[in-house]
Amino acid sequence: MQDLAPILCHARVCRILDANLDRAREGLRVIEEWCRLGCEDAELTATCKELRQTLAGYHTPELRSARQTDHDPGTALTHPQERDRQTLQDVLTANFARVQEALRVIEEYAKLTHADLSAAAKTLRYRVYILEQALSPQSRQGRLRRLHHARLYLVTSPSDRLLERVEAALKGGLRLVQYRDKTNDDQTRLKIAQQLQALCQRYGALFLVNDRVDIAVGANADGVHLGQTDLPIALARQILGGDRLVGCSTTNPQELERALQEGADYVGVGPVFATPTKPGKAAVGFDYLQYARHHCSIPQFAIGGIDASTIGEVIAAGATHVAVVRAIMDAADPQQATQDLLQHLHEGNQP
Ligand SMILES: Cc1ncc(COP(=O)(O)OP(=O)(O)O)c(N)n1
Ligand SMILES: Cc1ncsc1CCOP(=O)(O)O
Ligand SMILES: [Mg+2]
Repeated sequence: MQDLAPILCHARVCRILDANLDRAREGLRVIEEWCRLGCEDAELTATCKELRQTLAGYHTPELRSARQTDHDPGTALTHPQERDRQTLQDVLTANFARVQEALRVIEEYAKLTHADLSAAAKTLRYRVYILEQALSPQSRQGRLRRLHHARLYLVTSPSDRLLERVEAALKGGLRLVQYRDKTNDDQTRLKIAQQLQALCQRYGALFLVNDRVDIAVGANADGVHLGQTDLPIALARQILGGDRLVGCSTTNPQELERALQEGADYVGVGPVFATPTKPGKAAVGFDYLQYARHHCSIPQFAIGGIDASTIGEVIAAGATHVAVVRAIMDAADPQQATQDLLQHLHEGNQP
């Protein structure tokens, strides 16, 4: 058992720790690039960076000097799965697995020689699980993140070319769609909702259903948008499951307060301007828009009469997120209209 002589063991454990610190940091770097340049999410990017830097702090000269790449029989071994990355999700999944495995190895071996590193690896491993959840598009956190980033919200109106128009908007960069249909029968609604869900999924866009929790469930939607006389938010959440989104329309501070207390994930704020899409509904104007801006931290979508000619003043009044019906559904070129609205929102929300 000469191999297990304490002095040799120490050097070999250091070598294992060195290799796995590298592995974990490399995997985190791959994930960080996606957070930064793919998702443009400053918070997740900062988390990856901090995790990497924490690991770097433990990667001491003692561990680095244990490296013996020349004698590592593993460098020549590659697994076919390492080359087989079909989707972006494959890349992320593989790298999360890599980081988590490496941290587990560190946790186990460092118990023998570097107890503080072992404890840190355990904590970091849990933080990496949380990061993975946040990045998973179907998790609650993932959906909330996508909602926050989707500054433009298309609320559909009936159209013979509904799917075509929505697809054009998705091509223009839209990432949030609500199916609003007050006229069709339920079987037709369900069929359309399922088609829209599949379409949105292809473009990585969130898909919500207006008013109807049952149709949202049947179409596997990302959530539902509720008005003041629809089902309570908590019941909708219970029916849909906790990972789905629930939005709520508000027209005044009292409705906003109740929506926040009941746990809405976002609010609609409007109609900002009177609109033929919702005849007879009085405009709330900019005062309530500004009130909402200062009294709530969940996304607020200004809605009602917003198009390329009015979006500037709505943004100037403080709106960061905007919902439209006619500006896209009735546009001669829905893709271009979407691009123009997004451009306004992008320019208006520069830090
Ligand atoms: C994003 C968004 N905001 C507000 C509404 C309006 O909802 P509601 O008051 O329930 O009216 P209807 O749309 O159901 O006529 C919305 N749909 N979306
Ligand atoms: C559904 C809804 N809720 C408040 S205003 C509105 C309609 C907005 O439609 P448009 O964008 O065509 O003015
Ligand atoms: Mg409604």
